[in-house]
Amino acid sequence: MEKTIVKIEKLSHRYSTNWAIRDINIEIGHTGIVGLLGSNGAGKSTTMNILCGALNQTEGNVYINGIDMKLQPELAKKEIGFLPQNPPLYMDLTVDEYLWYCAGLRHIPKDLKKAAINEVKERCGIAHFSSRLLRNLSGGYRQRVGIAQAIVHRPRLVVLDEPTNGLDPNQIIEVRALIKEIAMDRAVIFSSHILSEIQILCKEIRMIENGRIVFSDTMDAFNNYAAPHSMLIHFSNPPSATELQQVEGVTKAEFLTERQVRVFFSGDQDIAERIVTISVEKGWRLKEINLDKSALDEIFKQLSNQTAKQ
Ligand SMILES: Nc1ncnc2c1ncn2[C@@H]1O[C@H](COP(=O)(O)OP(=O)(O)OP(=O)(O)O)[C@@H](O)[C@H]1O
Repeated sequence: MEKTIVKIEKLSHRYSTNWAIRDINIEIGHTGIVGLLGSNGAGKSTTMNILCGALNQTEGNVYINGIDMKLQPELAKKEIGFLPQNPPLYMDLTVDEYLWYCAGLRHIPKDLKKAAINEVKERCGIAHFSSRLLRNLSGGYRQRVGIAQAIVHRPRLVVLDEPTNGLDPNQIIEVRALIKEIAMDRAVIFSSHILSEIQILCKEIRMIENGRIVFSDTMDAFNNYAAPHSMLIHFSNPPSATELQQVEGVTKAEFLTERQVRVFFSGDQDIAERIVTISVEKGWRLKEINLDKSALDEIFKQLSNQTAKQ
């Protein structure tokens, strides 16, 4: 069996004269959720549409379980379930009618259709809405139907383009739980422009900016990279910058006002505890301490600059 379910090689796509994605390389294993993070217009949908055979690339190759999407698109597509950004839901059909239609499109044999549909309805928690028109379902339930159509033929890979967009907080939690459940026995690619969504769900992350992959690693590695490396501290009886720099892990101390100082550090974040303890011992009278947030925009910018220089 192939070690990877998805292999994308040097993928580039141009809409008329503008390159939407350039030289994208991605490999994905057989189970778990991989997050595709990118700001609006970064190239997520273009990549996903090509990956699922809905758009023909200008350059490069896509292999699904070793099958070349360009040479054997029908065979490759059998392995994929796709929920595009705008799900193809027919509002005048009931849940059952719609899933029958989708099962037909996926060439599920007639005698297996009923069982396959019942199974996905159970799995996606929509069995009690079998006879309801799609137009009368809430956004969260419509999204569940969208996910059900994506897994009805038991694909090894499910691609979900911004599936939690436009849902309310409760619906988001429910759809996330469903995605986690379906990723137990298959690979899921999940795209979002919201970092926290990807952090909650994914074990791996591919970050795309201006059409290029700028970060590709585990979620832990990303969190480490994006972790704050500075904090803002307010003392009533401040020490000198030199005294602060003597605290283990502190690399620099910059006073913003007489009593407010930005402290830069490397390594673990227990440094805040160390400063609190030392401050009590030395009578610095610490009033406030806050870790600086790493702004996602800043991380995107840094990573894009690094990639541009390579
Ligand atoms: N059909 C099209 N014709 C021309 N340009 C397009 C087309 N579709 C996308 N683009 C452009 O390609 C670039 C990548 O768009 P894409 O939709 O892939 O990004 P995205 O990361 O999915 O963004 P969003 O989250 O906003 O959908 C953008 O500059 C976009 O304007």
